[in-house]
Formats: sequence, structure tokens, C-alpha cells
Amino acid sequence: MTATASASASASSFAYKAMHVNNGMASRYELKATLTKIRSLESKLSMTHKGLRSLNSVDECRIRRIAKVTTQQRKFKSEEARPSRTIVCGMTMSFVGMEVGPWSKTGGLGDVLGGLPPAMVANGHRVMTIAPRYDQYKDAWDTGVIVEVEVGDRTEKVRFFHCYKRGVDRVFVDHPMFLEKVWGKTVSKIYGPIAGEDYEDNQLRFSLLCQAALEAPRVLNLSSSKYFSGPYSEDIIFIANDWHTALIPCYLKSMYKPRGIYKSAKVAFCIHNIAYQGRFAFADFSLLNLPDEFKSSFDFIDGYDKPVKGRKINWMKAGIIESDKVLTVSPYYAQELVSGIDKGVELDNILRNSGITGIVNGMDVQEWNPLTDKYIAVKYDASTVMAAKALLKEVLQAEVGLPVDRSIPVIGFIGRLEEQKGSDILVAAIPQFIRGNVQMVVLGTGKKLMEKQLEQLEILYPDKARGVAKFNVPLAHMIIAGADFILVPSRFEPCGLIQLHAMRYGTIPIVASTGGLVDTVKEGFTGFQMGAFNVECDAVDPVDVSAVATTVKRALATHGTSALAEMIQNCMAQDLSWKGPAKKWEEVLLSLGVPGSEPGIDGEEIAPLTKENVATP
Ligand SMILES: Nc1ncnc2c1ncn2[C@@H]1O[C@H](COP(=O)(O)OP(=O)(O)O[C@H]2O[C@H](CO)[C@@H](O)[C@H](O)[C@H]2O)[C@@H](O)[C@H]1O
Ligand SMILES: OC[C@H]1O[C@H](O[C@H]2[C@H](O)[C@@H](O)[C@@H](O[C@H]3[C@H](O)[C@@H](O)[C@@H](O)O[C@@H]3CO)O[C@@H]2CO)[C@H](O)[C@@H](O)[C@@H]1O
Repeated sequence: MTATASASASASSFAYKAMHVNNGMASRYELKATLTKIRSLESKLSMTHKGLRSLNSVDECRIRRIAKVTTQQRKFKSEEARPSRTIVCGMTMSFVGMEVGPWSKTGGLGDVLGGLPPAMVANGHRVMTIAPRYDQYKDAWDTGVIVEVEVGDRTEKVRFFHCYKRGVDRVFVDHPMFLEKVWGKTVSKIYGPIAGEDYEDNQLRFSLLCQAALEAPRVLNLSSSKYFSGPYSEDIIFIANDWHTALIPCYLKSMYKPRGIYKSAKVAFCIHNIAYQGRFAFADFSLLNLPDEFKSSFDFIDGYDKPVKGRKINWMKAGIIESDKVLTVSPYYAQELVSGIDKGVELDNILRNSGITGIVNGMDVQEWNPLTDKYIAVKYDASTVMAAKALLKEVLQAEVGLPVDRSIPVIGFIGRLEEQKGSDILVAAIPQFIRGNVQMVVLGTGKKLMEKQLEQLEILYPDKARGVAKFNVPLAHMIIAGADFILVPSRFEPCGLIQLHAMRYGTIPIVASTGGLVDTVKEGFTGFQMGAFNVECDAVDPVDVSAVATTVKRALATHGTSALAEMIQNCMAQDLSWKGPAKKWEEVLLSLGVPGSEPGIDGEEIAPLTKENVATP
């Protein structure tokens, strides 16, 4: 085995499969008694557990059966006590990704790994996230657990750091390949020194993450809450996010299952953006420490010129083929991905074969809450939105140095500056509408050329537009709250979170008709649709430019009308939280049939606000 553990395991997690507790005070005694019994069960199991990894499969099954029986007994006892609330460990899962908000984030991937896991916990599941440790996070402690993994031709030692927030075990993989490169604030340099440039050793970095992720549930003995403690069950579902984690199903099959480990574990692969696939020279397969039989899953003929045409390895292709289930972040994007070579970016055929399920993203309704938002001067809800937004607009105008005048409608844009987001289309469209009664505030970082375009806005339209080429979370909140409209002119958009944030703040989205923007914005009811844009990224299509200008003018015409006030109310009345999406995720993960998986409960997404969550160097 290439990955070896130096940690000891003690209590059994599957001893906590289901627990019922009353809401009332009286139930605490009963809960305490139940917990005492469980602890005694734990200590009985602990000796067995110490040798768990060396047990043969028959013994393991027996232990699982014992645990299952105790679960049933506990359920029965609780039923006698007529529980009014149930805490269930329905499934055991681990989300793996290169970003996890708020500790690390370059965009929406970090948001999803930050927000979806707590919503799964609220439904009663045991949940871990695994991401690199890019900084000296003040809230994550060294577990002291070290594993060794084979990366390329080297053996590397990896440490695990951990904290427990909003019910989620947040695990951080500590290795110089992460920490040395991404120093300082964690919003940048995760994938490369600058936007558009990758680290040369990215394949090794991601291989290390994937191997560490497979070790973590086995070697960490986490006792984070009274309901869940001890090592994670091997009956676990890994949720691999984007191409960086595509080796997880491969290592699971090549390193673990043949040794009788993680025999029933499954992998769900979630595509947040098909534009990034991890295409490399075919010879690089040897870096991955995988047996030759996996070659065919990576084998890919690249139809594009950049950087060179021809035979490659394609990580995402392998992730799709080797996983048990493929998901993406909206139903419409799922349809687009299988529709043809352009939108499926040459993996459409593979996805037609595997099948793909789209579940629209939720948003973090704690971080983005107009009633409590620490970045906005006036807090508000649907009943006070009109007055509050007028004031917040003035704050925004003053902040970016535009003339302060609440009667001027303000349009905002926030996003990574890549062709995907269409900031170049926006820049081309601005001259067609900026002469009217309107101001623009554009915030984004990314490609240097696009950052320059933003910075030019102030020079070209001094009283009308501002471009801020920074990653600036407070300003993002101020724009979402203070603008009247948010423009999302994406060439493609798997889901998009900006429009969700905007709607929650009563800011009307004007969106391209693609991906999750189609699923989440209803023309004339919660926003304005501009039609689908040309996905060809090398040029700005004049048709798209005029679609932006025309729709912006259409939206501006509603400013100050009762129709717009109604749309604001429609937007704010929606439940955009992770609660609904988490239930859909649960359904899909249950269908994988991992032993011991049970449906969760109808939990509330909300867990206590944890502002200490925010990592600072
Ligand atoms: N300059 C800046 N300053 C401050 N904050 C900034 C910022 N630029 C971006 N952000 C923040 O980053 C996030 C971007 O969210 P998007 O959904 O647009 O993500 P992105 O395209 O990165 O992610 C991909 O993954 C997500 C998650 O699945 C999909 O929704 C999306 O369609 C897909 O492209 C938002 O929280 C936004 O506020
Ligand atoms: O959360 C934001 C996005 O983060 C991820 O995208 C990153 C991508 O996976 C990386 O490969 C890299 O992309 C660069 C690409 O590799 C390079 O060839 C060139 O095209 O430039 C790209 C941009 O620098 O960085 C991306 C983040 O910028 C995640 O995969 C996405 O789903 C998220 O949207």
C-alpha cells in the first residue's frame, strides 16, 4: 500500500448510527444515560478497533453487525421516550476540494465546499471536508497524525489539521507543496502564481491531496460532537469536486479496494466547471502512480490547438469514468454538457455515457444575510428594502468615488475575470448604454488584460463607471446590497452564485440565458434574461454585445416603477439556502447504496454563526 497510517483508531463511529433525543430539558438525563451506555459500548469496541485495520473482512462485517444491533436497540429505547426530535447519522461523507470557504476561495468552488457540508450535517449526516492547508489558520489544530504517501517518485509526509465548525469536521492537509506556494491571504495563488498560469507540479499537488483525502477518514480519530466521534466509517461516500480530485476514484480502486479497505465506499464526482479538465502530456500518466489499466480512462485526443493538439491525459475524463455517480451544479448545465462538443468541451460523449445529474447550488444565507451583514451600514429585510437600498447605494457610490445620487440606477458586476464571465462583452456593451441615467461598478480579478479593461473604465467614464481589479469581499457585499441590478453576462455558467446573492438582497439580476442562470432567474419575475451567448471565447460577438445593451435598457426602464418593486419582493421571498439542494444531494447519494446509509432528517440549514471561522494569517 502506498499510503501508510501512523495514527491509532479508537472508538467506532458507526456506533452512532441513529440517536433520538427529546427537545425538552427532561430528555437530557435520558440522553446522558444513553451516551454513558454508548461510551461503555465504545470502550468495549475500542480494543477490537485498535486492530481494525488488520482484521479480515468477515470480522469487520461482524463488528458492523454488532454496531447495527446496538443502533436498533437505542432507537427502540428512544421511541419509548416519545422523541420529538431525531438526530440521525444517515450517511457518512467526505467532500474533497482544492478550496473550502472561508479558509480558501478563489470563487464559487470554495463557496460550495463551505456551504453545502453544514446543510448535510443539519440533515443528520456525518460530514468531513478535506482541503489543503494554505495558511496558519488560527482555528485549526494539528491532529499530530501523519501519513506517508507516494507522490511521483517521492515519499511525502502529510499532516492533518482539524477544526469543527457548524457540525462539519474541517480537515486541512498540511504539506509544503501547499503552504509554501500560497502564502499570505488565501484568496489567490491556489492553482498558480498568477491567473492563467499553473504551477508546474500541480499534478503532484493534486495527487497528494487525493491520497491524503483517502487516508483521513481512516486515520483521524475525531471526537467533535456527542453524536459523532471516532474514526469515520469505511462505508463512506467521497464527493470529489472538479478535476483536481479526479484521482480519488482511481486510487480507491487501485490502492484500497483490492486490500479489502473501503470495500463499499463510493465516489460521486461533481463538475463545477467543465472548462477546466486537467489536460496534460500523455507521458505524465507515469506521475500518477496508477496501474496501466487506468490509462484508457485518462486517454484523450485533444481537439484544440492550445497549448498543443494531440494525445493527452485528461483528469476530468478519468474522474467521470471511474466515479460511481456524476453530478453538476444545475439541471440546465447538465443538459448543456451532454448537448454537444462545444458546451460539453469535448467530454460530452463521455458524459452521455456516464449520465449526469444537475442539482442547483444553494447559497450561504448566513454570510449573505441583509439583516446581519457586517459589511453593510444599514441592515434590512423585505419590509425595509426600498429605504435601506437607497442609503446603501449612496454608501457604495461614495466608496468607489462615483457621484452620490440615489436617483441614478446602479448596475454591479462581480466575478473572476475569465472569458467565461463575459467581462469583455460587458466592456464592449458599456458605450451603448452608459450615456443614459446609470452608473456601473465592476469588481473582479483574473486575466491581466481584463483587469486593465476594468481599470480603464474610470478614465473613459469618470462620472459613470468604476472598475476595481481586486479580490475584495467587503466591496462584493456592498455592491450586492447597494446596486439596483447585477449583470451576469456569462458565456457559460454552471450555476452562478452572484445572482443568488443578489436576489437575496433584492438586487435584480440581468443574466445570460445559460446554465444555472436559466434555472434560477425567471424572466420578468425575478430578473431579466439576455438570451444565450456565443460560447466561442476568442472573440466578442457583436450580437451578444447588443443583447447586453438592449436588456440593460429594458431593465433600466423599470427603475422606480411598481413592477420593479414587485420583482424585488419576488426575489427576496425565495428560499435560496442550501436546505433544498441538500435534500436533493441526499437523494442522489442514497441511491449509491452504501451500506448503512439512511435518509436524513428535515433539518434546518442554519447552524450557529461562526464568525471565528474566518481564517487570518
Ligand atoms: N473580486 C472578487 N472579490 C470578492 N469576491 C469575489 C470576487 N470575484 C468573485 N468573488 C466571489 O466568488 C464567488 C463566485 O461565485 P460563482 O458562482 O460566480 O463562481 P465561479 O465561477 O468562481 O465558480 C464555479 O463554481 C460555482 C460553484 O459550483 C458555480 O456556481 C459557477 O457557475 C462555476 O463557474 C462569489 O461568492 C463572489 O462573490
Ligand atoms: O472557484 C473558482 C474556480 O476554481 C477552480 O478553477 C481553477 C482551475 O481548476 C485551475 O485549473 C486554474 O485554471 C487555470 C487553467 O488551469 C489554466 O490552464 C488557464 O486556463 O487559466 C486558468 C485560470 O487561472 O484556476 C482556476 C481558478 O481560477 C474550479 O475548478 C472552478 O470550478 C471554479 O470556478
